[in-house]
Amino acid sequence: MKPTQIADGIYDVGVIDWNIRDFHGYSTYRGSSYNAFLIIDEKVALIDTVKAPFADQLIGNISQIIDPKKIDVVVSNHTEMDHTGALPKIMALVGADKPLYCSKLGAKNLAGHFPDKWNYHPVKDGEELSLGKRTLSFIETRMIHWPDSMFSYLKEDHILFSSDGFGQHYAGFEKFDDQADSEMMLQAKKYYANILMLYAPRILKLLEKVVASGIQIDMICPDHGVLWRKDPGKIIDAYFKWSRQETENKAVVVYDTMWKSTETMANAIAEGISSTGAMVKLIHIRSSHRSEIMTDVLDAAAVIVGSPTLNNQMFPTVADTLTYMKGLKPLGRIGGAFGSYGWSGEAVKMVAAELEAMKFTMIDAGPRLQYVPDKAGIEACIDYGKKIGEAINAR
Ligand SMILES: Cc1cc2nc3c(=O)[nH]c(=O)nc-3n(C[C@H](O)[C@H](O)[C@H](O)COP(=O)(O)O)c2cc1C
Repeated sequence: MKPTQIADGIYDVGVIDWNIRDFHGYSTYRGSSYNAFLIIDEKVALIDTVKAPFADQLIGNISQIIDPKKIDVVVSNHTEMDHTGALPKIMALVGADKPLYCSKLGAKNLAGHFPDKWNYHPVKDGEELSLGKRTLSFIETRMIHWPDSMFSYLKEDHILFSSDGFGQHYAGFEKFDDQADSEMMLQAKKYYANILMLYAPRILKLLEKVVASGIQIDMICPDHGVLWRKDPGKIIDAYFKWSRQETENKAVVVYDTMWKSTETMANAIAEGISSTGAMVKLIHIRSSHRSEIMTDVLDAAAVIVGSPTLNNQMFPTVADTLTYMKGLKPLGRIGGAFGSYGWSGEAVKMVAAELEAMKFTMIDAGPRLQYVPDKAGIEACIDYGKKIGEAINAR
């Protein structure tokens, strides 16, 4: 692949992974990219690498610009292996004695991944590295989203190399926001919902710190997907909104079902919600990936979850969804539980307990109907939906 020149003397030498669909349990829909950046100055710097199987492609891309042996400095913004898998090959090529810049925890975590004795240069927040005409400044972003994460900011060019921040799983030759279609924003939302939502309070603080510092950002270069050069403010504004957990007048009704009784209830609840003017999205869990569900939860004011009772438990896929959701920490949502049962009917209480544990504001004890819902049962579900819609509209 031909490297993309992103500014004078600065290149994206990363690779496209067109066919990845399952990224540690996240469904990527249309692949991803592992971006890595080469800065040609008096010192030549490489920022981040790629997944191990793509190491030779990375080396081939760098070689189109410069002999990789001429790289003087390697920077690792994040230890996760989609960005460091190629480090052993890269360091062997450039020379294991060359400095490897990373955060303090980066040095610790890289040592926990690779046995190689590299020449680690741990940096503090705000520390700078002169490359000659240009200066890299390091910004600690601990727990966004690993303990070792940091950003690197190229001061003279106003370029922020933001690691996984502002990224999207998006494979394409369109490298910039002005070339990619609207899909990019949706993928950025999905990325935030599934990878970053649990760190929303930290991200908000970081965004506020960056804005307060007054640094100029002309381009944001994440390690996945499209680079933001036309309108970096657009993704920064979106991150502010998502980090404040601002929601739309919208509910998601998420359910699973064996014989469609819980599905009938879900439809009636959605009808009730919709009758109040609030938006509603109905999601059958086994027809959707959990990462798609979370993308909808990100801006939903209400999360209503339905499950039949199976062997005295909630349905296993509902437990999967709730476990995943709980870890991602959506805050301040309206919650509701419902479901059909046969004889013991434990599921609805169990679902409600999980939503309560997430500190959702619960709307009553949700409908729990025996076997196939009758007319009165369906009416009760519509009424429940209306209550949810009214609570959404009252926010
Ligand atoms: C394999 C199996 C196990 C079940 N176990 C229970 C149970 O432990 N307690 C209960 O109340 N109902 C149980 N049921 C009954 C279902 O909850 C009931 O049929 C319900 O209406 C199914 O809702 P659905 O159509 O949304 O799947 C079981 C049903 C099946 C098929």
